Amino acid sequence: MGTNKCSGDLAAHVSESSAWPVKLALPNQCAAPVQNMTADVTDERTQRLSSYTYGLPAREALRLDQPASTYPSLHTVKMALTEQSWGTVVIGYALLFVLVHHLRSAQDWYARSRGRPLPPGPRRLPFVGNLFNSPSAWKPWLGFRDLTNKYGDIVYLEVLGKPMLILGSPSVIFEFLDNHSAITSDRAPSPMIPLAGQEYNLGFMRYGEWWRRHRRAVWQQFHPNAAREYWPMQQAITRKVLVKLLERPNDCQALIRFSFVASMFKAVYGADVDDDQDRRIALIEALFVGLRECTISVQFLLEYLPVLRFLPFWTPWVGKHLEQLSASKEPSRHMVEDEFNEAKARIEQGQGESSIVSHLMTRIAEVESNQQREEEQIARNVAAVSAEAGADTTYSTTEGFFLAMCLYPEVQQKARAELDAVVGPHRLPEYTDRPSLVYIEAIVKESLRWHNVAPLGIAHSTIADDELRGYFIPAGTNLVPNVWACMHDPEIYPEPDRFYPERFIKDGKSNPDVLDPATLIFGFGRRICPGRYFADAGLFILIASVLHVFEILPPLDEHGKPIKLEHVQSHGLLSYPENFGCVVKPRSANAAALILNSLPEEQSTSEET
Ligand code: HEM
Repeated sequence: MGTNKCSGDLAAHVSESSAWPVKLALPNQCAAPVQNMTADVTDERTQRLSSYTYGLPAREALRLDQPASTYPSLHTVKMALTEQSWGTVVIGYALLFVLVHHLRSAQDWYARSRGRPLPPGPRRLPFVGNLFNSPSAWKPWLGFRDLTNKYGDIVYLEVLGKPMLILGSPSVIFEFLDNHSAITSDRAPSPMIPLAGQEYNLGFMRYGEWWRRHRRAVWQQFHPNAAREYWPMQQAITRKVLVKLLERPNDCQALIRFSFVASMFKAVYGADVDDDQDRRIALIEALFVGLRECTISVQFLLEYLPVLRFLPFWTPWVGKHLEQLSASKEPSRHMVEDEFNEAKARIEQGQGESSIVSHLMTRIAEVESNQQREEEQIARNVAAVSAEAGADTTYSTTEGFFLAMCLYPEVQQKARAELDAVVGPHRLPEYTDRPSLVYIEAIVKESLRWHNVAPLGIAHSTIADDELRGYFIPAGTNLVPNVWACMHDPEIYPEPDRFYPERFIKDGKSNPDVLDPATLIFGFGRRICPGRYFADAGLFILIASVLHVFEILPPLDEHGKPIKLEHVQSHGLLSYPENFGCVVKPRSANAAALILNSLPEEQSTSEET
C-alpha cells in the first residue's frame, strides 16, 4: 500500500485524536479533488474517501491506496483537521463545564433545601419552567384558584427561572405572610416601577432600612388613635358629598371619586378639593391610568423581558403600552414635588391647617440638620403615597357597594330600618352610632368581601430560603396570596357571589365565628396596609350616611327602563366593577331637608353661592 506524506501526517494526527468521536468535514479545497479522482481510483475508494465527509471513522478512510496527485494539498487537510480537533476539544470542555455546573448547582440546591421538596404544582419544563402551562395572565386569580383546587392550597410555579408561590387559603396565607414576616416581607423589583415614576411608592419598595423609615412615618399618621383624628374631617366631606348627590343624582361615580380624593388631600396636604372638577381629581385619574397599565397589558412581558422597556414608543403594541405606563411619571412627580411644595409654602406662611405634611415638617425641624434633606425626601414620598394609595382603593370598594345596593334592594331596606331605629329622622349618622349599627357594619364587611379591590393583594417576596409545611421555599420567591379565592370560597362564605351581610351577624350581633374580610383584604405581616383604619372609617361614614337619606337605583336606559347590571371585576392589580353605573333618589322630602341642613353654616352659604 503506497502511503505518502499527506496520508502519513493525517494518520498521525488522527491517531492522536482518535479517542474523541471524530466527525470530520473536508473544506471545499479538499473535497473538490476528492470528487475528481482519476480513473485508477476505484468506486470503492471514492466511497470510502468520501466517508470523511459523512463522518465515518477517519482511520478507515486513510487506509486507501491513492495516487498522490489526486490528494488534497497537505497543508489544507492538516489545517482542516487541526481546526476540527480544536472544535471538538472546545465542545468537550463546554459539555464538561455544563456537567460540572449542573452537579454543583444540584449540590448547592441540596445543601439549601436539605432534601425538602418544592411544593406541588404543574410540571416544569427545563429553562422555561411553567411558561406554557401557567394560568392565563388575564384575571389570574381565577386560574390560580383552579390550580389550588387541583394541587392544594400551596402551588409552586416557575417561569423563566422566577419562582412563584400561590397561597390559596386563609390559613396558609396567615401562616406564611404573618408568622414568617421577617422573611416574607420583601417586594420583587420590577422594571415597571421606574417606568411609571413610582420609585417613591412605599408599596413597591424593597424590604430594608429605607422602606422601614417610610413605613414608620406613615404609621405615625394612620395608627388607630391617629386615624380617629380624621373622623370629623371625613364626616364633613361625606356631608358635602350628600349635598352634591342631591344636586346631581346621576353623577355617583364622579362624586365617589371626589369623596375620597377630597378626604385624602385634606388629611395629607391640608388642601381643600372643592368639587369634582378640581385639578387634583384629574391628577389622581392620570396617575392611575398609567399604573393600571402596569398591571394589565405589559406586566407579563416586562417582568420576564425587562429589556423591552427600552423600546421606543412607536414600536407596535408594546410601545403604546410603555407610553401609557410612563404617563404616570409626570403626575407622580407632581405629587412628590408640587403638591408638597404648595403645602409647605402654606405652612411657612402660617396658613396651613394641621395635616400630615405639617406633622412631618415639625418632625424634620427636630432632626439634625445633616439629616433634614433625607427626612424631607421621606416626607414627600410618604405624603404622595398616602394620597395616592388612599384615593383609589376606597373608591373601588365604594363603587362595589353602590353596585351591590342596585342589585340587592332588600339589603337597602334592612339597612334603612336599622338606621331609622338607631339614628332617627332628625339627624345624620355619626361615628358614635357605629357600635349600634350592626347591619351597617355587616354591609361594610360584605362590601370588602364581595368586590375585592386587590384580588391578589400585592405580592410579597422572600429574602431568604424558608420552609412552609415541610416544603422548601427558595429565596426570591414571589408570594401571591389569592385573596379573591379566599373571599369567594363557598366553604367560608356560602353562596359567595351573593351580597349577603347577614352572614356576619348572629343573634343580632357581629358573628365572631365568621372570618372578617378585613383580615385578608388589607394585606399581611409587616406590609399590611397602614391606611386600613382610615379607609374603614371613611367607608363606614359614607355607607351609613348615603343609605340613611338616599335610595340607590340602577340607571335608566333611553326608554326609561332600569339597565340590567351585573358584577364583573375588571382585570388588574387594582380591580374595579366593570361598566359601573347607578343613580340616587332622596328617600323623602325630610331626607332631602336633612341633607341641606347638615352642612355647617359657612359651608352651606358657600355651597349656595
Ligand atoms: C379599601 C381601602 C384599602 C384597601 C383595600 C387597601 C389594601 C391594601 C393592600 C392589599 C396592601 C398591600 C399589603 C401587603 O403587601 O400585604 C396595601 C398597602 C398599602 N396601603 Fe392600603 N388599602 C386601602 C386603603 C389605604 C389607605 C386609605 C391608605 C392611606 C394611607 C393606604 C396606604 C397603603 C400603603 C402606604 C401601603 C403600602 C404598605 C407597604 O408596602 O409597606 N391604603 N393596601
